[in-house]
Amino acid sequence: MASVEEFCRAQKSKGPATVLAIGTAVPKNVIEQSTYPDYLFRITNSEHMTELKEKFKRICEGSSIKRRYVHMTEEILKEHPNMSSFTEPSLDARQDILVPEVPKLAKEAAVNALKEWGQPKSKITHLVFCTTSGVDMPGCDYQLTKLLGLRPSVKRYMMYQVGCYGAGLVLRLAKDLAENNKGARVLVVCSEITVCTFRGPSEAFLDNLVGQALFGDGASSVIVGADPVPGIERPLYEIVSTFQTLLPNSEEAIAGHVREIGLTIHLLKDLPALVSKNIDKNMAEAFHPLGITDWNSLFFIVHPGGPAILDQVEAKLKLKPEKIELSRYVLAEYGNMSSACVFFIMDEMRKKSIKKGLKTTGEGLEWGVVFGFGPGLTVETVVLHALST
Ligand SMILES: CC(=O)CC(=O)SCCNC(=O)CCNC(=O)[C@H](O)C(C)(C)COP(=O)(O)OP(=O)(O)OC[C@H]1O[C@@H](n2cnc3c(N)ncnc32)[C@H](O)[C@@H]1OP(=O)(O)O
Repeated sequence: MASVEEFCRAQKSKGPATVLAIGTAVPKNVIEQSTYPDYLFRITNSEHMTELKEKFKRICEGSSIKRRYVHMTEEILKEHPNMSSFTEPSLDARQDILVPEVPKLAKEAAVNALKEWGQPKSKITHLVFCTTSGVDMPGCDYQLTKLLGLRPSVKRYMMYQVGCYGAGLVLRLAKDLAENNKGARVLVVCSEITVCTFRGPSEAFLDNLVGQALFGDGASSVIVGADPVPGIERPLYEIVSTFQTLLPNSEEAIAGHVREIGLTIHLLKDLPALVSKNIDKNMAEAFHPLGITDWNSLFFIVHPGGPAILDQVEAKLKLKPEKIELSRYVLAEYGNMSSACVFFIMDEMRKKSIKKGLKTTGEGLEWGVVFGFGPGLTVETVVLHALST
């Protein structure tokens, strides 16, 4: 009879966790950033706030965002006028939309990842679901299990109210699951819909305007597993190491509070400076053990919280502009989709690497980093090793 030690050791995988497939999805409704100030102030009956509208125009112009995809439509707002207001309760109406729609958007992204993976969904052993909204019981993880027809024995993990560091968190969890459970295939999904935070402008909450200018909807999914089956599974990246850090003196920098008016978002003006202040320490902690000190020798997948955050990370780490080009691209084309952004960038990176005939999925480079930033302030750092294209 095997000892407990032998039995437990036999349950672990041999190699590192890898990303085996990526899928993304966005709602159909697109908003163009250039026309958004007119749209927002009109549909929320705020046209009289002319100075605030000018400020919002400046923020939208400075956002570097071209377009975003959102579930919210003019029809929904006409049906639920309270959603435009800062004082009227609207949580029930928001929940009625979010509870079914967050898992539905997640399903679209997951189906795309499963299609690329090409294996039967019965081989999915674990499900990790991450979202900022749609809190309910049973949760989005349960709804998605049903929508996809996953096995009832799939082991589910529900990550609610994490915010923008979510992708780093779920990669960290998926790595631990895949490496500690031989044969595990972890379906990871981040699904974000801004129906929870949408509202009209208010002089008293200027950071709300920043949120209205930046956030968009989207879902992204990856399948993570160790010891890929040769000739059947095609790994894209190895997940080498993971770190989570709380930044000092930054508790109030990002906050979200669920109230009767929905989820209110609070962003400090010096957030970009706070994020970038310690980023060299995060890099050193992750890469010095590997003997890497030249940050420009790496590929970067940085959560695009806003252009000012990307600018300051770039400046602090003295990165060449092309290093975070894809983070800027995803911000421009989709806005800040909170936890979903990182896998959109990863998807673009492997596609660009293949299109350009580069040797690896990391723009031809071997090592790279994923950064997720969010409330806390929490920084998630994930070291990736790119594989052959
Ligand atoms: C940490 C994470 O990454 C997690 C997340 O995703 S949460 C979202 C995090 N993102 C942010 O906080 C956004 C960071 N900021 C930015 O990227 C840019 O400042 C911006 C796109 C918002 C605007 O850029 P900009 O137009 O080039 O210039 P900027 O001067 O900074 O701001 C324009 C106006 O907005 C105001 N503003 C900017 N940030 C603000 C904030 N957090 N609260 C209130 N007002 C703000 C500025 O005071 C300025 O007002 P005036 O025009 O009246 O002077």
